[in-house]
Amino acid sequence: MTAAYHARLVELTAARGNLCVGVDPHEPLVRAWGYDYDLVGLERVSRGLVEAIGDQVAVFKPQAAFFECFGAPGMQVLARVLADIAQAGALSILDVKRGDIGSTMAAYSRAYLSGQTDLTADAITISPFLGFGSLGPAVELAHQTGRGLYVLCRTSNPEGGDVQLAVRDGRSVAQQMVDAAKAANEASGQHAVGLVIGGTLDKLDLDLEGFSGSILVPGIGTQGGRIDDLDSLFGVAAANVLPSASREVMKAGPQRESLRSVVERLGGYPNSR
Ligand SMILES: O=C(O)c1cc(=O)[nH]c(=O)n1[C@@H]1O[C@H](COP(=O)(O)O)[C@@H](O)[C@H]1O
Repeated sequence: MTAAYHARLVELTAARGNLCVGVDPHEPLVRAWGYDYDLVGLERVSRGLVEAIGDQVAVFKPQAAFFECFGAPGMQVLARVLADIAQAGALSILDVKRGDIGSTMAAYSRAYLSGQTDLTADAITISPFLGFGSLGPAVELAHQTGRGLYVLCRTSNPEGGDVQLAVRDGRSVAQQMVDAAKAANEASGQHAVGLVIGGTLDKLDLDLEGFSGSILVPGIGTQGGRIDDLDSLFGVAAANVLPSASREVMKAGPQRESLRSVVERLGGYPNSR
C-alpha cells in the first residue's frame, strides 16, 4: 500500500511548495477562458488548468458543486479531472463538504474514500455540524484506505462565526472540532484528520497547540486572505498550513505561462519548465 495521505502530503509539499489550487470552474471563469458555459467549457477549463500547472502544485481541490450543477455528465468530467490530478503526481482534495447521520455518512465515504469509485479522491472536506461523532464512518474508512479528511472548523465566510463561535462548557464549537480532530489523530497515529480554517480571519480564535494534522486554509486572494499573513495568523501551527486559492489562480488563464507565474507567486513550485 502507498503511504497514508498525510505522509504523501508532507513529501509533496516539500518538493512543490504548499499551495493548494482550487478547481472552481464557475460561469464567469469559463467564459473568461473563451468557452461557452456548457459541458465542453467545463471540461476544457478544469482539465486545462491541471494540464498547465499539474507538475507545479502539490494539491488540487476540485469543488464538486461546479461539476454537480451539470448533472451526471458533469460528475463524469469530475472523475476525469481527479484522474488527471493523480496522473500529474499531485494530490486531490475533493471539496464536497459532506456530513450526515452515520449510515448515510458510510455511503458518502464509500463514494469518495473507498477507492472503489471513479470519484475517489486522496482527501475530502466534511461538515461536522451533525456532531463530530457522526463522521465516524468517514474517519474509519480514511484510516483504512490511507486517505485524508478536512473537517470544517472556522470557515472563511463572514457568517461562519454565528455557529462556529457558539460556546458550550467554555469551548467554542470550532474549538470542540479542533479537540475532536486532535483526539482522532492521536488515537490512530496517522494524522489523517485535518481542519478547514479560513485565511480571511483577522485573528485566530482557536487553540491549535498540539494539533498535528493538515490545516486547509481557503479564502486566499479573491476573498481577501493573504499568504503573507498566515505565519502571524497561525503561529506555531503555520507549518501545517495548506493555503488554498481558486479564482485567484484560475483568473490568470487560459494562458499557460500566466497560470504558472501566479502559482509561483503564491508559493507553488518555481516556473522552471
Ligand atoms: O472547504 C473549503 O474549501 C472552503 C471553506 C471555507 O471556509 N471557505 C471556502 O471558500 N471554501 C471553498 O474554497 C473555495 C474558495 O474559492 P476562491 O475564493 O475562489 O479561492 C470555494 O470552493 C469554497 O467552497
